[in-house]
Amino acid sequence: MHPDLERILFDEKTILEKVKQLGAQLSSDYHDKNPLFICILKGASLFMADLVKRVDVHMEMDFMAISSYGASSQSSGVVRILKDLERSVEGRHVVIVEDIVDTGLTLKYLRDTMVHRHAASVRIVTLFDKPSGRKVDIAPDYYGFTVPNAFIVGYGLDYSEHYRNLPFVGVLKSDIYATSEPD
Ligand SMILES: O=P(O)(O)OC[C@H]1O[C@H](OP(=O)(O)OP(=O)(O)O)[C@H](O)[C@@H]1O
Ligand code: HPA
Ligand SMILES: [Mg+2]
Repeated sequence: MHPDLERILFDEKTILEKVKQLGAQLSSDYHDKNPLFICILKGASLFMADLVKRVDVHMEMDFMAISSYGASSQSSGVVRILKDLERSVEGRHVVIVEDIVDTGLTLKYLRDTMVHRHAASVRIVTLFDKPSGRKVDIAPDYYGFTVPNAFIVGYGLDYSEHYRNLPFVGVLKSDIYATSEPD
């Protein structure tokens, strides 16, 4: 446990078991497609590292940094690319790897960007899905867990850059962000 958490939702073992299942599913779906797995930094970095070890197919990896939350627990609504991909996605079977889909704004932006860049196909795998947070109508193709309408941290997920290193995921105490954010 961590003193800034209200409760733990998923422990390390539970997370890794789910990652293994997602890896097996993706291995089966992409065995002949030489997929390009795109990690959305920074949040998805831990999930990506664990996931690709369980994806038993010929594949490539690339990285993109996107930010819309900054030092807040609420989306700014403005999605920005901080670091773009190194290679073209044209004609590639793209798998976007996310830690969480909340408002869906990041995902919509990414999917639109990949279609615009002429990827052959685009699917999204996210470890956590928070459907109650949605502002746009979009759903991941693969997800690990559905989470409640609370701000969660750990296993890559941050609040103001902290807590990414926790090996488990839990709900952040609201007084941690209530004191530093406007209403
Ligand atoms: O569905 P949404 O409401 O758009 O939220 C999901 C996105 O927000 C977080 O990224 P953030 O902007 O905090 O950057 P980070 O990954 O570097 O923490 C998270 O990692 C997702 O990419
Ligand atoms: O619940 C969350 N926690 C951390 N980062 C996030 N980005 C969107 N939702 C969340
Ligand atoms: Mg963040």
